[in-house]
Amino acid sequence: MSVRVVARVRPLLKAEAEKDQILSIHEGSNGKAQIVKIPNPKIQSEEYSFNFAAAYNASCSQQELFDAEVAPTIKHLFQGFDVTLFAYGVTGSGKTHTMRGGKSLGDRGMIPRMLSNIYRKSKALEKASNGETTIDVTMSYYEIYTDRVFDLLEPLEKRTPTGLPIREAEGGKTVVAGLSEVACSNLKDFEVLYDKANANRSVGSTKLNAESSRSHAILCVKVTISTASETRASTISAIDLAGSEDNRRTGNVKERLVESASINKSLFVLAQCVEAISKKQNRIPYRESKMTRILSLGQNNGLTVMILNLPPTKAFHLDTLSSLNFANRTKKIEVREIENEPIFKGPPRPPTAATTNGGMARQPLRPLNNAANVNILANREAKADKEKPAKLFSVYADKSKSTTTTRAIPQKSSPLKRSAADALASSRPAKQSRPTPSNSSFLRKGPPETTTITKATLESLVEKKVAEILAAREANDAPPSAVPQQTDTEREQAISAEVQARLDSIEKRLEGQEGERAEGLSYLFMAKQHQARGEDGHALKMYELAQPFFPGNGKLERKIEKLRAKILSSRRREKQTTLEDDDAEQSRGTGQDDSDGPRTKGRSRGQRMDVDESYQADQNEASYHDGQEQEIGYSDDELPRPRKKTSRKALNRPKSRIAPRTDSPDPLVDRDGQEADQSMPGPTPRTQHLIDILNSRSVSKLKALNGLGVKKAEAILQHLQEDDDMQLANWHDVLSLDVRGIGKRSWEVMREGVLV
Ligand SMILES: Nc1ncnc2c1ncn2[C@@H]1O[C@H](COP(=O)(O)OP(=O)(O)OP(=O)(O)O)[C@@H](O)[C@H]1O
Repeated sequence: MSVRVVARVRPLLKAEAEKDQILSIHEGSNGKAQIVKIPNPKIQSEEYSFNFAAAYNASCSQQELFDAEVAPTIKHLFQGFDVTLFAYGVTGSGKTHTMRGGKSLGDRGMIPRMLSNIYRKSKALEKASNGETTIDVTMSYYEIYTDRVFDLLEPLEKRTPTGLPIREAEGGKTVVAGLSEVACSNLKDFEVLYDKANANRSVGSTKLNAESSRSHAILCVKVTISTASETRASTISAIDLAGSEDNRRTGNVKERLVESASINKSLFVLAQCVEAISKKQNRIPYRESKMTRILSLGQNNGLTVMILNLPPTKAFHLDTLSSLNFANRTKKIEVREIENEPIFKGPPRPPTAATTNGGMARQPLRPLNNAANVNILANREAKADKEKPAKLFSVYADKSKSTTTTRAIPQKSSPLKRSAADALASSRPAKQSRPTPSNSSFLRKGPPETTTITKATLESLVEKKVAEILAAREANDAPPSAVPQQTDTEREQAISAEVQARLDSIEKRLEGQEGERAEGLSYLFMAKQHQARGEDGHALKMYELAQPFFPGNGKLERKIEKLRAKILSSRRREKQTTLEDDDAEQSRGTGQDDSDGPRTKGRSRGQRMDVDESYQADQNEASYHDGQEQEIGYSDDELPRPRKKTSRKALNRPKSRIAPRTDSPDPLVDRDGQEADQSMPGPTPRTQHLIDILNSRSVSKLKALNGLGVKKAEAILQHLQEDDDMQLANWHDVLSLDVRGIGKRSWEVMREGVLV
């Protein structure tokens, strides 16, 4: 089934006026509120309509929303399905209000209501079973802040600069390694824990939201139902995404801008994933952001509900249109409704795909066209052509053809499963049973008569196994069902170790490719951000850094050329203006009228920045804002500052002398009070020395830097070691290093202390 997308319009805030409202909710053909209408920003008389599973207007209470959208999913959670519930929308649209809500009873959001419902259901079930069934509830809660994962249940001091790693686990699920999981047996305990954890969440104030979430917060509640014969666990994940931000309006600077870049990047990747899935593209860029890896939209099994939060006023017109477009694509994503397999107590069951592959669980790289029917299709194909098994995936190098056959075996009846009557009564389509794996492992398929394993055999075994694992992942199926003869255990173990080593290396290689592309994309993203702020020099640098990751990309080459030409002509104009200023200066010296001198300079720079052609040229590229980029021109505080009006005193100084700066600790570097720019000559000796130390990655040299304690030195080192090949070239590169707790001032202090 597809992702259920529902829209919720928030009420007007105090500072918002009724006359500025632009959204309206309308009934669909079934008589239910489903349609959101919004005027065309260019032609007000025209309206766009977006149809969703449901649409809620500003008067919708938390209780109404919960009853309609969340309560039904909890029923499925208890039937063994995983559930993902997430709030999406621009900053200030009401995501946190929807998910967490306020403190009063009526204001409580979906999360506390969800827990309250889970505990109530658990108690009722336990009671009805006369103690035969026990239900445990555990939770984990973490945030993704600047693309790093932090445990919200741990105190802030325990955080490491790089955060927790994420891994792919059994069943293709993405998990956070080392995350704490806390048992929580009643609502009261939960509320204490949840409030405490929320105090750890990164929140900050922007012009658009006084309490803006600076991270994506993910709460996972695991419900484990145990009877005498089996145990089944399923998880509901409630995700409060950070909102996309238009930094022309947030007033963000410094740290907020870094956060914002990371938020926007992850949402941009999410939009790219959704676009790729909806266009049925081969490659879905999940891995390019931690948030998309964790959310795994379209890859996760179970039920997914997205609440699209919408601010009602025209101040958010383009953002809202962009969110509506995004949601419109999201609703087309198919997710597999597969219930989690119970763990049977008693005699051991045959191993599953996940247990036979040494824990290696790679996510499938291509979404299914119609995931719900995948097993049926696979069976049909397998029947029609026994030689040609169903291939349900596509990876970089699937040379060998898998001999996997898929077989859907009816599940054992279980007291934990819903009855057929339940399934019929459900508003959702009947579940798809997870096929039970056969009792064979592929290792046993090797020719029994061969005792020595050649390299070629090993290669082919590895390839076959990779193909099988991926097929199993994709179709949620098990390895081959043919039962080969027993082979020698020692030989199996030997192969197993070697095979596993090869698998690991293949996995690493694939990860490497993804990682590189991600790095390239992040340069592109930063380039766009610089360009949007009119910082063409930095933008060019970032595009150039991105270029090696996209060899032969004509569009990128043209963009770089265009930007170079623009900067060149800009410099020429500047030079021209300087000459004119010099003339004016000379005139002043000779008593001529000087009134236009410095002002002309300031104006000409301002005009240049307002019209950023290359930024306009970007509009056709996939963007999380869809069309928001149509608007150009940025608030003055985001534009590079126009040159300070030069004082008469300074003008009279001999030209060769560099005026001492009052606003920078290092007069050698930031010669005109601005951040080092591309137009500047190479780094100064001090900057170069600092760069050399950083490039050396020597911990002792780093520790010796001015103002740097052991912890910070290690944080820098860790950051640098993430990309061992990266060599910093200039001051801008140093400032671009995203090391927690180290801002521009810290770098300047380090530079000041360098002895040359
Ligand atoms: N349904 C609602 N009823 C009443 N107030 C609401 C509602 N939705 C949002 N608000 C109010 O709107 C403001 C912004 O909401 P909220 O902080 O939830 O936005 P957000 O989308 O989470 O923003 P960000 O992405 O910046 O964290 C808050 O003051 C919140 O109380």
